[in-house]
Amino acid sequence: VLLLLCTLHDYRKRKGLPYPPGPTPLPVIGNLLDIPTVESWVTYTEWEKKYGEIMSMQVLGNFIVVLQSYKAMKDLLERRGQIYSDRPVSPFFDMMELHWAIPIARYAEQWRSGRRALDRSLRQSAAVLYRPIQKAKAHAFLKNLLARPEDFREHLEHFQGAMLMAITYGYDVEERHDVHLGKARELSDLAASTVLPGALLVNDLPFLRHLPEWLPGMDFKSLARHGRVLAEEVVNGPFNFVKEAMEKGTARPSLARESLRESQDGSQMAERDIATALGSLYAGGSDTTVSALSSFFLMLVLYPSVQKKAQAELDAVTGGARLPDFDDRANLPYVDALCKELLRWRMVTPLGLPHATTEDDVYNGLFIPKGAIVLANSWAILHDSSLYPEPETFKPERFITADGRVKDDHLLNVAFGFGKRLCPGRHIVDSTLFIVVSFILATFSVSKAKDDYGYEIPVEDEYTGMQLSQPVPFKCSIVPRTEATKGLITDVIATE
Ligand code: HEM
Repeated sequence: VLLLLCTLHDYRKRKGLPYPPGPTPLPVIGNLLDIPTVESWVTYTEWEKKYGEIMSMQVLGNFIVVLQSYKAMKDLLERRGQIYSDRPVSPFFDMMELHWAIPIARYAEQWRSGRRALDRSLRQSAAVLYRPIQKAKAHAFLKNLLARPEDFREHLEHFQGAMLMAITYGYDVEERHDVHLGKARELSDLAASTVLPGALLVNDLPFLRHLPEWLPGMDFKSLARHGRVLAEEVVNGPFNFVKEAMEKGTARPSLARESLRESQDGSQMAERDIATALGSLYAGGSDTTVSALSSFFLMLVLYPSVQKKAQAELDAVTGGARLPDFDDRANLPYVDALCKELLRWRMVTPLGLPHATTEDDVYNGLFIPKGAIVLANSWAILHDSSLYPEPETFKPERFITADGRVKDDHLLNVAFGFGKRLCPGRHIVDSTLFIVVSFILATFSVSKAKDDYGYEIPVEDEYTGMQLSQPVPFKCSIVPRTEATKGLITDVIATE
């Protein structure tokens, strides 16, 4: 009887309209067993043939919608952005009081004001101001790579963290064990490891948070307390460093300094909102960029001909006598196209970040309930063989026109999400990829590593991750191209 009443109530709520099609749910657990756990975006793309451009699933009380066509993504996430820009609720993040963190914040006033601040600080014209910092940090990265090439992934993480800290707070991190960077890393790891489905029972059974801590299985409560303290340190530590430096008159140009000055000049932004918006940048910008740059190393190993072609283009511009610069970009169409192909080939976030609806909606006669989790399968767009022939092959040429210019492909923006939640860091990403990629190509040669007997160690084109996809760790050989390019790394460069 209860089941019948629920079904009737549900039918009335959606006025008899069907939900988007999808695999048949089982009682109680719904589609839990249908959800793919590896490269789900590939399975969803296959399901498109069966269910069409919009499909749905139900898992433990969550209603999940997967958008498979560019049109549906634009129609819903952009044109109806007013009701498709929320984020799913995470009980554990609630316990950590992370409501201020922009990537996971609900669609409410605090997100709006923080987001306005980030859009202003990270707009294309402002991103240009931080190029000297990007160059200096990329150069320090080359030096680390020269000293310990086998730890390239660790150097990438350090580079990205150091660059974000310098741009955001004008703060130079220590080479090892930096206190602020260490805490930002710890918070990011804690959030990433607890957000995954099944990682914490409290996310699926939220009532658990109200049970006493002495019961078995309640460890998440002390973890949430630790996370809360850590988050405050991540927000306030480097921000207070800037405030003190401003009082002493020693603050370097940074997003924090400029935002604080604007707020002192009468902008409506409260100091706490500035601090929390900026405190969100490491979480949004570190692992994402590191994943894209790790894919670059993988690509260099798998496609030696691309590496050679890009190096030849660079040498023709710099004469091999200096490091490339941002101003060279217009004369480096192949390198430029290579950076675009990097974002397409092995996507960092193939399903973006989940959006959520704040109202019931109807699209093409299908009912989408309030609170639905909405995923945009961007991978399906950028790996559509009718748009990108041989989509699994790395081909920068696909972004070059017949007369040798770089194509402006608006579809590539799907790599950065949609609508009001579109990634605010995309301009910084654009310049970071260009400078790091061209610095590495100019100075190093990357190939398969050899074992003790001189045999090449095979490298698999394999990726891990549910939301953020990154290459499975692999070994490669990274050596300076020549004595002269080694000199370019050890020389001091002018960054201003
Ligand atoms: C290759 C690098 C990157 C990729 C592929 C990427 C991609 C994305 C995607 C797909 C989203 C979700 C958009 C949506 O919900 O529709 C996002 C959000 C976000 N990204 Fe990025 N991102 C990258 C780097 C960065 C960097 C460097 C920063 C900071 C400087 C950054 C800051 C953020 C923030 C704060 C959000 C949350 C926006 C919001 O919820 O309003 N990202 N990014």
